[in-house]
Amino acid sequence: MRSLRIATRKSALALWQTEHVAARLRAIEPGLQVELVPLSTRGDEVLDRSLAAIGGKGLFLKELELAMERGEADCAVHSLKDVPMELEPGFEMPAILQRANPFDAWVSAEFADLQALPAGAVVGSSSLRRQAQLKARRPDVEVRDLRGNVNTRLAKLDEGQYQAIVLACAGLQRLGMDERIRQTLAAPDWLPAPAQGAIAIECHHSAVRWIDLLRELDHAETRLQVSAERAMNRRLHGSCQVPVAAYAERDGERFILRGLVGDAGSGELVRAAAGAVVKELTQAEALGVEVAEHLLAQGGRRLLGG
Ligand SMILES: NCc1[nH]cc(CCC(=O)O)c1CC(=O)O
Repeated sequence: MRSLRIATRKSALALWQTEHVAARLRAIEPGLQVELVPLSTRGDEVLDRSLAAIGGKGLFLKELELAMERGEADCAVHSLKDVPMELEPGFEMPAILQRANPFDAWVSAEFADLQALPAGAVVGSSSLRRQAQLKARRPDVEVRDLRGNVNTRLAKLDEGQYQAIVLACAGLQRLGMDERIRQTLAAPDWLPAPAQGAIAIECHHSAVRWIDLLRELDHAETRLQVSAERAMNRRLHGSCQVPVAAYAERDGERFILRGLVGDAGSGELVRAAAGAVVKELTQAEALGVEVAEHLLAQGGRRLLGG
């Protein structure tokens, strides 16, 4: 009987995602032992500043990667949207699981949607991407930072510090809090983070004896979708400093990829979209680069500070 050690963050959502991966793996390999290695990352510990202000790539990954390098864990489970466009040398992503709901959720006890808010109302989100899309629609509402895990953010909403908050549908659904979703902020109007709703497994090249098992959880269609979105983000030099959103949708043999670059302060949004036949990874990535080029040409370059 072999035993797999999975590095994970300690939030309720991260633990749910890791338990989910563990259950899927046990179903493939009966008798597999799974041990969780819960770790705290810089992104979890520094809560008084926005992620953009902390800066740096892989704020939610580093400690997990160090544990894998030291041989203390065999793989790690991440929300793919938190994973930098380029993995650290020596690491790979053997599996991207089937995507859950990729969209954002409007969460509010009092107000059914963004339009129903009175002027001056306070909406909570620390995501520049969400801030920009909120400001674009309602320049008269105040968008205030809101860090912390899903439960912390909901508690701050319930205390009345905010009239509404925006969270990922996938996180709420995984934690059994579907009923909190007052409205789904769906494409094409409102775009999510590249790869939102997809769970990824990362491992070090030295974990050869686990690779075949981990690869079994890969979902080819999801990998195509998120590869288009991430290729767009990569071409824009996607960091956490500038709001970027993307969503790839299948239409028969084709993908439609929609993307936007924004400014969180002013609410200015630059949008672009393109379609192409996508059957393999290189086609998905080419589509991502094409939409990025459109965004750059149409004003995105200025917003990205170039
Ligand atoms: N930023 C943290 C984070 N990373 C992934 C999710 C949601 C789950 C997912 O996208 O798979 C969340 C919570 C949120 O944005 O509300």
